[in-house]
Amino acid sequence: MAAAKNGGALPVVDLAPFLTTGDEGGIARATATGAVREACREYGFFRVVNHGVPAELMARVLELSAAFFALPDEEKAKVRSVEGSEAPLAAGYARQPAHSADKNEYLLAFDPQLGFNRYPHKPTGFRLDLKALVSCDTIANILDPPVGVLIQEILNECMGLPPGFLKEYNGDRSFDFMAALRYFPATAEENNGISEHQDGNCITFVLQDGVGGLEVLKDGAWVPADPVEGSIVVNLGDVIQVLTNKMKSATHRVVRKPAAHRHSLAFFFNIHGDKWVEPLPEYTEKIGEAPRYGRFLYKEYQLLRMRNKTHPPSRPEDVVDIKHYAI
Ligand SMILES: O=C(O)CCC(=O)C(=O)O
Ligand SMILES: [Fe+2]
Repeated sequence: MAAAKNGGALPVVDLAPFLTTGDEGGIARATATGAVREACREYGFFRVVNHGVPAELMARVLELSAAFFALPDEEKAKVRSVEGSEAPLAAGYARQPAHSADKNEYLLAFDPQLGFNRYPHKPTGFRLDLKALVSCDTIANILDPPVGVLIQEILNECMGLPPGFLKEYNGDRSFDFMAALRYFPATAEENNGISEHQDGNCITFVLQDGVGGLEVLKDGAWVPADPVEGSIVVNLGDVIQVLTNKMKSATHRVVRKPAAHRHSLAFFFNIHGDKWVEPLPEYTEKIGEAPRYGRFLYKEYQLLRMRNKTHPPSRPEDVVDIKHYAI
């Protein structure tokens, strides 16, 4: 299904000025950076176009992902996580679901060196094209050109951080991962695809097909992140919210549409589990602001989030999110 052209309210930022060399693009780059800053302040979400990832490659991987999910369950079960391995940093994702759930199903892809998942061999090309989309040795480092790293640099500037700070802080790509998702059509009784949540990681990049259903909460209203041809959706995660003491890790959800399966690929820029996360001095003592969060070890937070899935609390207010560390 073709993606919408106009795209609705959520900002669409043109990254073309960043892909040209030379000084002539300086003003355009500053304008695009300003648009990202505004989008982060307003929504914690935006979409980028002209990011350099070939549109045909994105479309092909989404099609192959759809073909993968259309395979019989026995075939899909072959790529289930390796028994006994754990992926404690999966930003709240539980182990591979045993079977098609009624809302969605997903395939997680980690760095093969972590030994967590097996890569699909079917359909032909899916494995290779995934590797073309992500770098061969890590997962979320969308490459050639490395749009993930570029967006991280733009965010670094928007946040007023010293040049290269995030690159250094978030320099270890080995805990990044990707989730390929398929959502089932809504039924008359139920349309929840993914309940409202915030991403626990640093930055998330989403490729989606033309069906739609991803929504962002802003001032109490849900704003659709409508599909825009060739675009990548970018959202800030909890790590950025804590580091900056103010930027928004936006609440979002997926609402299933009637009569259509939806496919998306979410790439999670994740920090190393042994990293400490806390509001940076630039946003606290240096400007006379009190920190809003206490210091925590990233892997501890991820384990707590994982428990939300493995041992769901009976009361919704007991679900662990970043408020757990609020001061
Ligand atoms: O499928 C999508 O568009 C978004 C998925 C999502 O929010 C997540 O995996 O955290
Ligand atoms: Fe999410």
